[in-house]
Amino acid sequence: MKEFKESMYNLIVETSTNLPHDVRRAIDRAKQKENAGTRAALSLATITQNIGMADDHVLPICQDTGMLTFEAKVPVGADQIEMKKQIHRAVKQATADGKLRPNSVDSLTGENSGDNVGDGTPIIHFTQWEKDDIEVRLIMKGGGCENKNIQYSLPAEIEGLGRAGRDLDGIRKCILHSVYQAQGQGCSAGFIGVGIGGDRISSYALAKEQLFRKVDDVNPNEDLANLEDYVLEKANTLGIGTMGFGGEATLLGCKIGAGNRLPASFFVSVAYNCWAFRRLGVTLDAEDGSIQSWLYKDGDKVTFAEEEVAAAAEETIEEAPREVVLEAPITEEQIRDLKVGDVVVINGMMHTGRDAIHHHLMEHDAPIDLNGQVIYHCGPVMLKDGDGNWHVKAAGPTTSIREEPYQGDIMKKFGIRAVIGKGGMGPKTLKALEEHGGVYLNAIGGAAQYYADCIKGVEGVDLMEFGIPEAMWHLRVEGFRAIVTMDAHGNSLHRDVEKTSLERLSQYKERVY
Ligand SMILES: O=C(O)C[C@H](O)C(=O)O
Ligand code: SF4
Repeated sequence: MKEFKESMYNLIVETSTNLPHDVRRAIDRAKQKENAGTRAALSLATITQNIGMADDHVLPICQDTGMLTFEAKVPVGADQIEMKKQIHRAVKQATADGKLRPNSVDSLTGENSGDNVGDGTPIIHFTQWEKDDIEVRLIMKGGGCENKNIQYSLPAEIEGLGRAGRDLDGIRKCILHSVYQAQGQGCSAGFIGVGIGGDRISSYALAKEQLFRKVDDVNPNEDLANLEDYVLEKANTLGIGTMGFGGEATLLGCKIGAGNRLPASFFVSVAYNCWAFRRLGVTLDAEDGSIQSWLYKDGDKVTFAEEEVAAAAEETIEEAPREVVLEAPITEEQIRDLKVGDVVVINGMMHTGRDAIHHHLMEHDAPIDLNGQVIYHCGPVMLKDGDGNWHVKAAGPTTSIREEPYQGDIMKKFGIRAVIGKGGMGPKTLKALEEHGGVYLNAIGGAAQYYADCIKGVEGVDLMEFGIPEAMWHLRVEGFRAIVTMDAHGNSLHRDVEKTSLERLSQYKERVY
């Protein structure tokens, strides 16, 4: 097994940086459907450009390299203890090389293990099979989409859809609702795996297992195959669209599995995966652990060209959004001039701040003067060179709604004028933006290479005790583009899309099965 560690390292790097062929084709199909020049088309162009950049530079597609979950099938007699050790070594090396973000955090102390190995991470499952070779599949599912997983216990009353009973029609309602409730927060357009039955745990496990199916396979169960087609078609009429901006592409794949249940329980569990659907697999020689073949690499590979965004922007003939260039410190007047739909191009400084920083700033002073400044909800992948200088390896936005309890207060307390994130924020922040003169800017979730490219320098870091993703990084940027989705006049694109998508969801109230 002398090659096993190297094979696992290659599997990790490839999964983090090179999106599978079936996923690429699904994204490409969605792109064909969006009307040129719309916000949705431009966002998808950013996503596809990012996919190309990650592939070319062998760097993470998204900065959140997720919960690493290895599913290994091994012949009888394979040394699972040794394989686990080698997987841990490969994970540590990939982290040190900037292919993975340190993502393993002690739940009680908040301490980041720094190398992705810790209590319960990575997840490794072994199953024995009768074949002679080894198969290892890996999925890297990010935290933002994981937070949008949902479990229903039937019968239930479903928002917008009414009573859902213990039958196929009740299941249909749960699945449609799961897509609605994710909105853009899990970086739509997404993929869902659904598990019907089991207990609470095995139902979720079955849902996650469905994500290992190929996007273009056909369910052998006819009822479930029909339901998959139905959900895929109807979910794409909800108008949630890329990043929840509205548009045609909301769901890219739906895979449903069923297992037996207890008479008293009826669970429907949904595992939501963002467009950055990173899962690959390899078959290995059981003697030396070398790679024999790759899974999910068959069929056409759509390679997205690097100049996607510029080309898509040129197609914007009508209703081109207004572009406003801003550089901190930003005045209240500049902010009050902005409206939902404007594109802001930021030059100069911005400062990262996510969960730990927001919590911290409620009770403490800021490490720097934040008056007129821009906060970026981002936990980047960073690497230090031999001279002690930090470099950004991936830096897309994180889900902003988690900061909802703090954001408004913190903007007022420190005079912050703009926050950048993804997925939008709620009524408390919207009110604060209006009172204080602030703006919420939406960047494209998962586009970690696209934004890393705009970062021209790392001018320092504070609060490193929170770990790399949670520290406050001071970044100098050039041409960082984001869309105003919540302004200082009480407007919120997120609120509007949520309302219209709920109305559209309600069309599917009547029994179908
Ligand atoms: O942790 C992150 O960087 C992002 C996260 O996956 C999210 O979608 O919010
Ligand atoms: S930021 Fe978006 S693309 Fe990245 S892991 Fe989170 S949900 Fe997925």
